[in-house]
Amino acid sequence: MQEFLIDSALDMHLHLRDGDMLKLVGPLTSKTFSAALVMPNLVPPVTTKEALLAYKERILEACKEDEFDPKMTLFFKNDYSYEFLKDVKDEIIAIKLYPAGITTNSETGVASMDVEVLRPTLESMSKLGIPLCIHGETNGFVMDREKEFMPIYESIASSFPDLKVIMEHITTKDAVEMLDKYDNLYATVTLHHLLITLDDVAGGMLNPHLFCKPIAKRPEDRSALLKAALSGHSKLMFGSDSAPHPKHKKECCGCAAGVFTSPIALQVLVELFEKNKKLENLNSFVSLNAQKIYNYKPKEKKIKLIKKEFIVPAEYSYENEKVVPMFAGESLAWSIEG
Ligand SMILES: NC(=O)N[C@@H](CC(=O)O)C(=O)O
Ligand SMILES: [Zn+2]
Ligand SMILES: [Zn+2]
Repeated sequence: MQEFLIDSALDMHLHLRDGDMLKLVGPLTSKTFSAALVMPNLVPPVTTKEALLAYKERILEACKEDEFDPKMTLFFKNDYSYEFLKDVKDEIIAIKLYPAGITTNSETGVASMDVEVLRPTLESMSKLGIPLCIHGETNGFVMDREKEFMPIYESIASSFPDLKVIMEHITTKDAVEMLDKYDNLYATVTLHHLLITLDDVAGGMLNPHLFCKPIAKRPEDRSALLKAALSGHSKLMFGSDSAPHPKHKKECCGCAAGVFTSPIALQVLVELFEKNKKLENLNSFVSLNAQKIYNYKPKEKKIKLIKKEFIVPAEYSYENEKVVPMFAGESLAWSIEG
């Protein structure tokens, strides 16, 4: 295979940030992706209609060279009223729930994951048909945080059978197995979690550019994720979780969590699916599954990938912002035409 067409690629978990960082990374997604689900963990987080619409405008301005549809999300709060959610419903694709303090910019997330505490907002979302995306980690031992969160996914999915619940950036075999237990449970998986284990992060020289939440897990977890993605599992969507942090906040003591993958994601996915002889399932993974789950029809945008070397830039920059992508300085087998 020398070329491959991706039809309306969707990134269902993306951090676009704001200011100069948005101007830097926005076009690196909008060039190739048709649409993306934009995470609300700005500082302060996106919790009002005004903030949401203003942020969307800034994204469209940063990406104005391309046809691109930013699908917006709100940061989950326990005190959103039904009226507020009804009013904002048509402007959002989902609401994102963060347990307080569990990841980057989640300090104002929920203090308790008790279903009874979350019930009022979840009931409104369920009635209004607003999907719920969750960063599912406890504050337990770092390798066990996602596994320990499984009973919480179960209690939300079973208490609200009409609510679509998306387990974001899953990293474990346990989460893959959970997908088939509840009709209303779905997941995103990142590119990096299909490729790396904890060994790549900390098994040799520490690699801060691969440090993210949830941390990459064991080989058997990666195998389970890869198997599900390659099979085109209909409840699993691609969500890059491309999470840019300034270079000086990654290459330092107290490194920020997040892997920046937007500019290399499609090239590496094609290579991965080709290598495993599963190219026929790639369009399901990067577009069709999400279209069905979110009931969303993107504008058509065909991207041609060709088997031609692409040397990944050592860094991308705009004004004073610098960000280092995954595979910086390395050679990839596939590139994007044009
Ligand atoms: N994944 C990460 O390690 N970081 C994300 C937040 C998140 O998705 O949890 C970020 O915003 O930097
Ligand atoms: Zn997260
Ligand atoms: Zn994220």
